[in-house]
Amino acid sequence: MESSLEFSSSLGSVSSLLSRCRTFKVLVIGDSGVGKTCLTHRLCAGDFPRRTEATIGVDFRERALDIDGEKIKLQLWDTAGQERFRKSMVQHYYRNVHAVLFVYDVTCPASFNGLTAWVEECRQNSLGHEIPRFLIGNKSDLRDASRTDCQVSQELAMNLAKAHGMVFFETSAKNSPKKHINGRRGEREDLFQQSKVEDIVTAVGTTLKRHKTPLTAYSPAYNYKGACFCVREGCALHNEHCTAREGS
Ligand SMILES: Nc1nc2c(ncn2[C@@H]2O[C@H](COP(=O)(O)OP(=O)(O)OP(=O)(O)O)[C@@H](O)[C@H]2O)c(=O)[nH]1
Repeated sequence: MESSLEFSSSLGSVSSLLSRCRTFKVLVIGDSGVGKTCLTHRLCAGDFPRRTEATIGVDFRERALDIDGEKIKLQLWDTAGQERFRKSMVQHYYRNVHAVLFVYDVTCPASFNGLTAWVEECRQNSLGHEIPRFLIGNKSDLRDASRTDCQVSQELAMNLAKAHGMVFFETSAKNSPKKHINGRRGEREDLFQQSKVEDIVTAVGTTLKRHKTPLTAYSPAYNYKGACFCVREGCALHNEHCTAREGS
């Protein structure tokens, strides 16, 4: 994989954004293999990575947005789905979180069932209900109308989203979704809701724009040029380049 930290190239210089942007930390969680890395890559860099490896700990990617004339920045934390690659870091993931993306694979019911554990992890880490939550069914390009038995229905997903106050999307990190017809000729035809990855970015950005207490570019948690962990209270990211550390 390329560098963990990727900026959307079309959205202006990073330095000018750092001086003016409100920055929001968005946690991306879900079982291993559901496509968190591909999705965050697509959200931030705009393309689907040809090859990925299991995330170890966390990878960071950023996406700058202009929402109704205000520049904001989403800092996506692509966390490891495998327990063995995340256990010592979980508390860092949840510190100062502004939004959570729960990801599952629409062709893998086990990953949908696994969401219960992810919701529980949020609860254990004191994530309040005021934190916006988004439920994302990924890999919609692999949906097969003739194999509904081994896929997660949208109805099921919507029920879960409703129960947990989440905004639901179904998408594909790989291909732009096409309208998908469920049902044979002559039967009632239901259109799957399928969203472009870009719609998700906009929804998250628009929701967070209303957030009252964002971290700013100058706060210790986001004043960095690289990424590693810091045990300092209130600091989510830290490394030898971090100016907060230099001053401490
Ligand atoms: N067809 C299809 N494949 C996808 C999609 N998203 C991801 N994949 C594939 O799914 C596999 C796993 O993707 P990752 O993004 O590495 O999964 P992950 O959730 O980050 O996995 P961990 O890092 O182990 O937690 C890869 O082979 C991807 O190419 C998608 O939307 N459509």
